[in-house]
Amino acid sequence: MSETVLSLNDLHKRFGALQATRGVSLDLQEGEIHALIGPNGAGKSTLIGQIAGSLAPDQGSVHLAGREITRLSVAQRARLGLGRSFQVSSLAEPLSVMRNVMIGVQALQGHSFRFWKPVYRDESLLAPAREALERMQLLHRADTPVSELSHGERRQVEVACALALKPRALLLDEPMAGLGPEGTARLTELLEALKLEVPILLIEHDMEAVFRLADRISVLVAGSIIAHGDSVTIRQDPQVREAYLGD
Ligand SMILES: Nc1ncnc2c1ncn2[C@@H]1O[C@H](COP(=O)(O)OP(=O)(O)OP(=O)(O)O)[C@@H](O)[C@H]1O
Repeated sequence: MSETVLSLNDLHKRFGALQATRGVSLDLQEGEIHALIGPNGAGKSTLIGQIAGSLAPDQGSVHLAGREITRLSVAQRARLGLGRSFQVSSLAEPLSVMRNVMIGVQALQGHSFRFWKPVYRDESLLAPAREALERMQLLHRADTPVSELSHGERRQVEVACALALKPRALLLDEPMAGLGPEGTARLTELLEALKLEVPILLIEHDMEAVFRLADRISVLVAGSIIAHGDSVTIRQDPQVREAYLGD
């Protein structure tokens, strides 16, 4: 039986009269990709906010590696091993790939001012950054400014930034957005290998990528999970086809 790394239990969030998430429960197990899909306005971003810590749930709880994190800040959750990438890129364009990943590590280690040691030679920052870039097969681009990267390579750097913090679980918010077929195929391959080291909760609109990558899929509609299962089950579920796939 696989170990549960992240679990959401009965999460509710209301904005005025609108119930954005209602009683959402799901878990993420070691070694898997669990995809969360749903039409626009289903509540995916609201749920991500509650997992990552930027939104406090009205009710319910979030556990990471057996520890309750429901009331912890974004930074505390990151330090406990919740890694994430964002819908909108947060990379520093003029800086090198390596420097971008190192900045993330530095922020997490909580010592942004090291006057006595040049950052670019600090092994405690360099080593995890190098390792993360290697895992995303981008070490050969370490010295390249982010501004010179392809869209797909930027996505790989973003995942590397999250990986360098040695997360227990990874939350990826639409990593395939804006990628062409080549970039999508490459990232799909990388994530397939990565899940064996870090389980991934994947929020993604690209259904082909979801059906290929996900071990399990949860479908969120109007704030509730309406279906849950593997790709075959979800593709065939009449409720999902009607609500989400427009069939
Ligand atoms: N801060 C807020 N205040 C009021 N309503 C909000 C707020 N954030 C989200 N909502 C509403 O909650 C509902 C769920 O929104 P959410 O952004 O979580 O959906 P989503 O599934 O991420 O959609 P998309 O795929 O379009 O990003 C929507 O009706 C949205 O308008």
